[in-house]
Amino acid sequence: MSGLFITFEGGEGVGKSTQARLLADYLRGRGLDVDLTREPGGTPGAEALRDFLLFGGHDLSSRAEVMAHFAARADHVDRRIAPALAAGKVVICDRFTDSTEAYQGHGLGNGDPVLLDMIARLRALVPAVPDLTLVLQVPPAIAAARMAERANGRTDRYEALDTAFHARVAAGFDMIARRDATRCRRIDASAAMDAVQDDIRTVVAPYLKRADNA
Ligand SMILES: Nc1ncnc2c1ncn2[C@@H]1O[C@H](COP(=O)(O)OP(=O)(O)OP(=O)(O)O)[C@@H](O)[C@H]1O
Ligand SMILES: Cc1cn([C@H]2C[C@H](O)[C@@H](COP(=O)(O)O)O2)c(=O)[nH]c1=O
Repeated sequence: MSGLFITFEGGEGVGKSTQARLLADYLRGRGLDVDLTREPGGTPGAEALRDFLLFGGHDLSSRAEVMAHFAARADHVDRRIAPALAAGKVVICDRFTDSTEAYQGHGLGNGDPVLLDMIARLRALVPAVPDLTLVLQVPPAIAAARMAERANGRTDRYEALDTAFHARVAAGFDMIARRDATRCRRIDASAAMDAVQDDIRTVVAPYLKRADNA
């Protein structure tokens, strides 16, 4: 038995967590067994790494930072995602491998081909590939306004970086979505929450039919 693996991707404040939660609630309402999780994180070990990566004030080298994200991911996949999929669940994950490519490869690494190659090699070792990746996109001003609205005084290492970094991250996600067009769907997330959720449900519907017929 194999479940359905859906990931949400995009820059800061585009509404990923909101939409992931709404989709999980909707699918649970339809009687599906849903595991809603996030990266970095999702298991005790990976959450400890999240705390270090986002708030640890670290100065890891670029390669070490990439590996730390993949270390958190390995624990998350081994202990939570793969078992949930094997049990036939729908796994919804707020960020996954595309975030490493966009943030560490394009944002921090400025598209360094050596770093991007390393990320591609590590990604190939991950034994879970999303069936569907929803790449949420909004204009930078909307993302900034949403982040300001949500501000709770605890800004993480990546959120705190400058607008040029966030522009490289957004461009990285756009490039990934166009390159991996079979797996990825770009979602205009600038509308009201319910309208965005309607678009997402339309995209997800054929995957549910496929899972029903499997
Ligand atoms: N469609 C929307 N319209 C207006 N506000 C929204 C919409 N979607 C989300 N928000 C609000 O924007 C803020 C950020 O949303 P959310 O936390 O879901 O974004 P995110 O992409 O997960 O952000 P991050 O990656 O930084 O955690 C929240 O205050 C949320 O209520
Ligand atoms: C998986 C992953 C995440 N990040 C960054 C992206 C965000 O700034 C934070 C996570 O915070 P969120 O509020 O849960 O979105 O971590 C990263 O740089 N690399 C990654 O692989």
